[in-house]
Amino acid sequence: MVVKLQQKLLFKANMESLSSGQGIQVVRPSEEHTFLLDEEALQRLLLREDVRDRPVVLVSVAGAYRKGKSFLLDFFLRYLDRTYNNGEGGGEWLGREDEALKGFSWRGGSDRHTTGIHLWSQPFKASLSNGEKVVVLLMDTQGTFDSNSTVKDNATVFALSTMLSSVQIYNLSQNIEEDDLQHLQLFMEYGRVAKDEIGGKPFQRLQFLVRDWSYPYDHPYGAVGGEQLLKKRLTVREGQHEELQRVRQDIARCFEDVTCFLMPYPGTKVSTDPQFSGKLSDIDGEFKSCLKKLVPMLLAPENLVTKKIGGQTVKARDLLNYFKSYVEVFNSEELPNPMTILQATAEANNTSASSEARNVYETLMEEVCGGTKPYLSQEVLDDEHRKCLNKALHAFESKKKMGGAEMADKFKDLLVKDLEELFKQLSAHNEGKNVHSMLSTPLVFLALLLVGYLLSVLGSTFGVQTAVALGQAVTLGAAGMLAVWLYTRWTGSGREIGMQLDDIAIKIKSSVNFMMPPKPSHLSSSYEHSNTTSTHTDKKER
Ligand SMILES: Nc1nc2c(ncn2[C@@H]2O[C@H](COP(=O)(O)OP(=O)(O)OP(=O)(O)O)[C@@H](O)[C@H]2O)c(=O)[nH]1
Ligand SMILES: [Mg+2]
Repeated sequence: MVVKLQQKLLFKANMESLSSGQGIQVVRPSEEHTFLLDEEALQRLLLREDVRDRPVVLVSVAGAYRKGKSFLLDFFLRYLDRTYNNGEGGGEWLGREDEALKGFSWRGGSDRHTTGIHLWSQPFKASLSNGEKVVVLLMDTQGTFDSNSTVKDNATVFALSTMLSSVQIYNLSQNIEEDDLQHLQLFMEYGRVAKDEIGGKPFQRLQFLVRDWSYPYDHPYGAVGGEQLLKKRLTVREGQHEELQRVRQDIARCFEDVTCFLMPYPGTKVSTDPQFSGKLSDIDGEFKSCLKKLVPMLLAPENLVTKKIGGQTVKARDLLNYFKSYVEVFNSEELPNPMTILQATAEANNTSASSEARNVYETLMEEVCGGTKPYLSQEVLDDEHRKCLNKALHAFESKKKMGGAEMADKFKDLLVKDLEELFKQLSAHNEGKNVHSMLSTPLVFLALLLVGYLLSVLGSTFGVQTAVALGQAVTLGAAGMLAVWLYTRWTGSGREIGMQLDDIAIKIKSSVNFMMPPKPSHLSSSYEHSNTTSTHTDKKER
């Protein structure tokens, strides 16, 4: 009794935590039939500190519009939330009988609903059976073949979601038909090119999902019947048209794993009742029992499939680069040819290697001269920079990259430029911590104040009124400038005035240096050796 109550409470908590997430439209179709990427939203999701370095498991659902894709994903959300947010696998994840189905927005009716590409705003942190920590993301896509979309729109959404996901669920209605296979054509061509250029299978898992399967007497519901149907549909037969043969061969060659699952009809309430809210009590039992089998087959820890591109695991932060490159390439041409897509993939791959190397550099330099670290002499800093730069370049070079040596060299040059630029900023920041340079201006004004005071004392001792007046003027002037300088530094306002006062102090100092007799050379060199900090400051001021 108590356990049941606890489970009920837990499930309520699950639903509440689920309702705090939402589908974010990361790719939006425009009126001109191009696609806009919401980079900021993607960054918020993929660059989160707790997920950005985790390999990605991206499960996408794609296919024709109005076929229950978003609806299905909301059951995936229930499973993920139950399994990974609350550490409670199995059992009751399907939910309460009277609970409305929430998550990715879905609805009845004949007009299309989802547009563009949506990702669930909460990443699910999971561990694979081998202990590897990954992040699971869910992707909902615009249905194809609605009356508002062009052929290019459909192909773009389909290709984007297939190339970015590690598991593509191809949601079909009633059967696997010949044109369903033909729609795989565009990225199959890309897959073929990628396979030839890079080797290995370019995509991971393709899951055919046949909804409203009405011939269980031919092939039973579930994975076994699905396997039988798939075998039938994907067999290459003699006498088949060459194009039909080719797409079948390509599917087998390009995906590491191709499976199929047959789902029963969910009942008239689900398919025809406009008041249907997704309550389990309104869904046929057979459909629910198939859901209980299908969802863990895709999302249980032992079945998660991580995303790989060019043979390398894609981390959340890398995925951002692939999103950017792919959306750009699909916007740039009528329908990009496979070589162009491959080029974009290679560029995103090199960009990821560069940002990883930049990360190495930033982390190492943070240890050396980060915000809380004390001032370092420029020589030591230069030396550390060289060491960290070498380590970063090593990190870049040791990553297997696509696109050949020429592209890698281009990205390496850009990386070096970027890190040199970053080093300039770090140097300036380090210089700001130098007490000597920080105190230089007030010391000059204090010295001036003292000189003025001495002058007025001497003037009054010897009765020279001009000297008294001059001394007092200098004292007052220096005190005023010192007070204003302190005010600007203390409050952070009037920065321009503060900088002008710094300039005046430098000018006073250099004119005093100019009037001083030069130091004997042996003295100055021993001074330089004994105090590198001052050497640098002097050098700069000169
Ligand atoms: N016949 C049938 N209807 C379903 C099934 N699953 C969900 N539905 C219903 O299909 C309708 C559309 O569901 P959505 O999830 O919005 O469909 P979608 O594929 O995301 O549609 P778009 O966003 O327009 O592409 C809803 O009324 C659901 O109740 C199913 O397996 N079979
Ligand atoms: Mg939808």
